[in-house]
Amino acid sequence: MTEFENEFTWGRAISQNTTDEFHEKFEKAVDDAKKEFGKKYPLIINGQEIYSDETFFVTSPSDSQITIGEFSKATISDTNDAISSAKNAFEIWSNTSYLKRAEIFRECADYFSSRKFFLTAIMTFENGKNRFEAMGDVDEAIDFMRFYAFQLEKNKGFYKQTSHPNPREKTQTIMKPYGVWGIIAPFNFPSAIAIGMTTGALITGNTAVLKPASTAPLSSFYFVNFLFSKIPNGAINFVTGSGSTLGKTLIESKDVDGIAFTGSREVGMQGFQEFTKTTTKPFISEMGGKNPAIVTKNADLDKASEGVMNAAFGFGGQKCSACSRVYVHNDVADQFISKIVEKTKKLRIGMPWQKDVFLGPVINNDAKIKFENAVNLAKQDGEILTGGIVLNSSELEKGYFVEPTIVTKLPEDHKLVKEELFLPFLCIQRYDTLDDAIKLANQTEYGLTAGIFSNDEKQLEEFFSKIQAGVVYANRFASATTAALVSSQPFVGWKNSGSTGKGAGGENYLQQFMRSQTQTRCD
Ligand SMILES: NC(=O)c1ccc[n+]([C@@H]2O[C@H](COP(=O)([O-])OP(=O)(O)OC[C@H]3O[C@@H](n4cnc5c(N)ncnc54)[C@H](O)[C@@H]3O)[C@@H](O)[C@H]2O)c1
Ligand SMILES: N[C@@H](CCC=O)C(=O)O
Repeated sequence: MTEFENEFTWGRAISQNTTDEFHEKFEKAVDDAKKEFGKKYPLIINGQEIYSDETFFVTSPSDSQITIGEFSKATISDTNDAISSAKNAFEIWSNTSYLKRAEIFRECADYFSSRKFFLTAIMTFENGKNRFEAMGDVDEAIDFMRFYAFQLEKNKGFYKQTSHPNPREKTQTIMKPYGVWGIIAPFNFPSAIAIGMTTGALITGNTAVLKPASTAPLSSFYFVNFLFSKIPNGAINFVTGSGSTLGKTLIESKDVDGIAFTGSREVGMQGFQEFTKTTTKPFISEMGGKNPAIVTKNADLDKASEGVMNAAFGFGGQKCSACSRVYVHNDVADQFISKIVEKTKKLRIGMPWQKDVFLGPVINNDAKIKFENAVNLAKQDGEILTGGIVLNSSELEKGYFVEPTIVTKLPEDHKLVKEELFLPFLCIQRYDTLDDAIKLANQTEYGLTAGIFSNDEKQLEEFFSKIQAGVVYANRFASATTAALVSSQPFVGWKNSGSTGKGAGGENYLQQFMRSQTQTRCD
């Protein structure tokens, strides 16, 4: 059995002193990526590439004149064909040995690994991640494929002999796939999350229809394009187009046996309710966050300001794990504020494929408008400490660039403190006792990630014992609340952040795509 190891490309480049090589490979990959732009991409249904007459263009959020690709617009009928194909392929694929399935996904992971700089370069243009964040996304997809292959083998295909006190009863349990899964993916991790969910469904013997986000479908196209000829026709299908049409068709289909959804709370909850209205079929729903960090008076304020800034503004706050609220002890609040504001003002904003750029654009015009509205509300009800501007200099005017923004003095029940914005927008609130801070941190419908900065072990214990979130960190200056690693830090949301309590990239993830059968043979 092949042991699991994280890809961890940038981390290894640092530890092996090969960062120059990393950058050289990336620069070359940008040239290769540019050659791909503007091509036309098909749907993939029943092992066939289908080019629709109706198409839509995906442009870069950094520059609307860069066309990433022209994608086929699937109809409801195409989506139903994809579901039927997946249904027909189920018998043959579910009877393929688990060892073979694991081998195919390892092969796919190796292929991704060999092309990771190209895939990273594509993503910097496609959804606006900087090169480090984009490499992290591609690495995570590779990790998911290898980790799930490892889990499948370690658990012997989820088969287990059990014992019975009556020697005449020979017993065993086996986990079996459900059938057809609809996979509905978000724009912000177009490689990791789309591929992670789809791998979860397929490697366990289910078949799938993948619908990526319309703003970032290319990363997952490369995955399906590699995979579809290696598995039975129809086992994986790829449909692009409107979420409310195709996603809805998947959710409403009687032939879909499970849904893996990652996206907003609004769409996730609606889908969950619709899908489980009259049946007990599984709906795995990973949703949003309003993630807090707590800075105590015992914190190292340099580390705290660095960690909160990275968590709030990495990929423009467009991570479900982004830190959007920070509770700072009154005694150190002024110092903390001055440090984080100073650091934030120095962040380099620009084209995300450029070497020193920290912050690229937000994903689209809707996000830019949402930013403007949030800024207006913040001006009205609080105080903006830095940021608040849409950037439209001549270099940036063709994209959706906004300043990382820090706001304070908002009432605790203000919508900017309560609602997920998914923008580079951080609210700083003050507190007097740690107990109060933890209560405030927990006063949210979400429970995804959280962080604390303190050099007092007792305070850390109190935080870990009381905080209501699935992924929690202490003193993490690389990022207070984001950047979980597959296997080490299974990614799981509590409350309205997730429906299952099981973490992606953890030991309990794959079992959700199967149901257990207990078998007894009597002498
Ligand atoms: N918990 C997690 O692990 C996690 C990870 C990444 C992102 N997210 C969340 O995802 C959101 C951002 O992603 P997004 O903007 O792409 O989310 P979104 O909810 O707008 O879209 C997610 C997917 O649902 C599709 N969709 C839209 N309307 C639909 C409908 N009516 N029926 C079915 N499908 C529909 C979209 O096309 C897309 O593919 C944030 O809320 C973020 O917190 C959560
Ligand atoms: N798993 C990612 C977040 C995914 C959501 O957007 C992290 O840990 O930062």
